Amino acid sequence: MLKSYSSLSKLALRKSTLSGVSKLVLARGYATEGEHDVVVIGGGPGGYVAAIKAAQLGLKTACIEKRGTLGGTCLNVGCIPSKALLNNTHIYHQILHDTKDRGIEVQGEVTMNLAKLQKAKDNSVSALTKGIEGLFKKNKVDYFKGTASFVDEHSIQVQPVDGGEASVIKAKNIIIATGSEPTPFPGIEVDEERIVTSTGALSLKEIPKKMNIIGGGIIGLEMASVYSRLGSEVTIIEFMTSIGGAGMDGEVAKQSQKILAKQGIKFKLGNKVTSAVREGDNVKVEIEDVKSGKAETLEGDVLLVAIGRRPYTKGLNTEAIGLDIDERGRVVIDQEYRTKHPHIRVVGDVTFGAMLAHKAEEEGIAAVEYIKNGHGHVNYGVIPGVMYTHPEVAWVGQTEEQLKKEGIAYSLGKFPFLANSRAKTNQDSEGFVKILSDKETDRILGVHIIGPNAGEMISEGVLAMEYGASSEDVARTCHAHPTLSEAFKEAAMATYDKAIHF
Ligand SMILES: Cc1cc2nc3c(=O)[nH]c(=O)nc-3n(C[C@H](O)[C@H](O)[C@H](O)COP(=O)(O)OP(=O)(O)OC[C@H]3O[C@@H](n4cnc5c(N)ncnc54)[C@H](O)[C@@H]3O)c2cc1C
Ligand SMILES: NC(=O)c1ccc[n+]([C@@H]2O[C@H](COP(=O)([O-])OP(=O)(O)OC[C@H]3O[C@@H](n4cnc5c(N)ncnc54)[C@H](O)[C@@H]3O)[C@@H](O)[C@H]2O)c1
Repeated sequence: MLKSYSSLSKLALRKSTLSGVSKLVLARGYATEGEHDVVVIGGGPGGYVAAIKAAQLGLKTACIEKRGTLGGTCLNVGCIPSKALLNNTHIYHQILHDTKDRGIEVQGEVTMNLAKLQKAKDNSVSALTKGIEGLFKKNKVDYFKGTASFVDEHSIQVQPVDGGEASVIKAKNIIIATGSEPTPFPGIEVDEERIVTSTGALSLKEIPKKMNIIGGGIIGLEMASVYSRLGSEVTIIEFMTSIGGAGMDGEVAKQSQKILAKQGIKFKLGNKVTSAVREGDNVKVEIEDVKSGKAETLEGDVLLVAIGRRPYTKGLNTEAIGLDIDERGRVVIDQEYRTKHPHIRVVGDVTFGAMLAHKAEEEGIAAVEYIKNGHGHVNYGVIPGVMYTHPEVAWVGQTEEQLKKEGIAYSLGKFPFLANSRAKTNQDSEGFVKILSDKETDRILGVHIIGPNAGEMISEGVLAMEYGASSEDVARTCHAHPTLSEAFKEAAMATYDKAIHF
């Protein structure tokens, strides 16, 4: 520890010859001019939140981001643009297919202007990314637009994005939050035009007639929803026999697949892709049934590769300081986010855990609190997951499969939205709330929802679990009528006793 601060002591000596004040400041561990208490590398949800929090705690803070805009994957090419497309295509789809029984008569042709749909998405992205720049100014975070690479354990070189001269920033503490990138599929060449990752899929210039998607995880299913609503014939090719990726409860995955299939999305589960090539405007995909070995060729005008994301550390020059990186590319850390150099911490997609924006944000705050106060808090047992299809799918805690595997006895309560007055009135009643609680103590262990606004409703489950609530605690809590959240209360009633309305 002392050794790693040697450069700081040298600086302290040099400064002390200049002014007694600097010496005093350094001796107390605060920054001198040109040196920051905290330098954050990466301006995504993990990095920008860490930077703002650090500045709020009185630490002299800088954030280095090479994209040219703040917000990382999430705001630029992830959460936000995908939700803009999901929201507006849902409205379009409703206007086309779900107005008659509501007494709404649409006169004339309803068409989609793809360029304007994209513009609306771009406007949201630019408003939000600029908003973070504003928050940096407000909180006095120094923003460096450039690529960061390690010179040594306390010095980071910044190569400005506009091509100017590189500079070196000194830091007492460093937080790496460099995120992730799409996992490539060996042998498939992405051109972001016909063979695309999620980034290309968010900015297609034409609505594909036929779109094939490798991967029935969250990206695959959200993008499938967008384009199937726009009229594309969408087929998902998934290696596993269920959709949703890791973490989704088996019953929920099955039910949401049924709902998505009813919306027109086709599924080739238990199939592996053996090759894919672009031939002009056509993309040929060869697939093979994992069990039977039966081969098939799918054709389409766009192929989306969405088989997961991998940590991103390119150009960071971690070798210069010997950071440990595991076989999956994750920077190795301890429970306080520290690397082998205790003043260098890592948060978000580039290290362990779920690749989610809110998980990265929680870690960003905790890492800074460790620096400033010596303690921080993230409860990894209650990080929610949400899939923003319609209806939404949301979950927190353990699935039935996990509980069975761990031999934990549980009670199960379920309540369908079909029996919820608000959902029925809204003519939007697919899905259910399912609560799992400990058989003996009734403490809630997991919540799994398919339904309208499930992504908002899951917060009630997260809060309940964070505070160790039982299903009876929730069931005895008054919920406003008529709201969708009454389905949550009734599911809790069904877990420890009986629901009233079903
Ligand atoms: C299509 C899509 C949709 C998604 N939707 C959701 C969602 O709805 N909800 C959700 O929770 N999550 C969603 N995610 C995941 C979410 O985007 C990530 O989990 C989140 O962005 C991770 O945050 P991060 O700060 O760890 O990394 P990132 O957001 O990836 O940010 C890292 C930043 O570091 C910068 N950087 C990297 N190296 C350097 C360097 N050497 N110097 C300077 N800067 C550098 C990068 O340019 C990048 O901007 C989605 C992802 C995708 C792809
Ligand atoms: N709403 C959200 O929170 C949201 C939205 C989008 C992305 N994300 C995050 O981004 C990350 C990446 O998303 P993703 O959908 O790419 O990954 P994912 O891990 O959710 O799903 C990838 C899917 O691809 C399948 N797969 C892997 N290799 C395959 C192969 N060779 N052939 C066929 N199928 C294969 C996997 O079985 C899995 O079902 C995830 O961590 C996710 O949490 C979150």
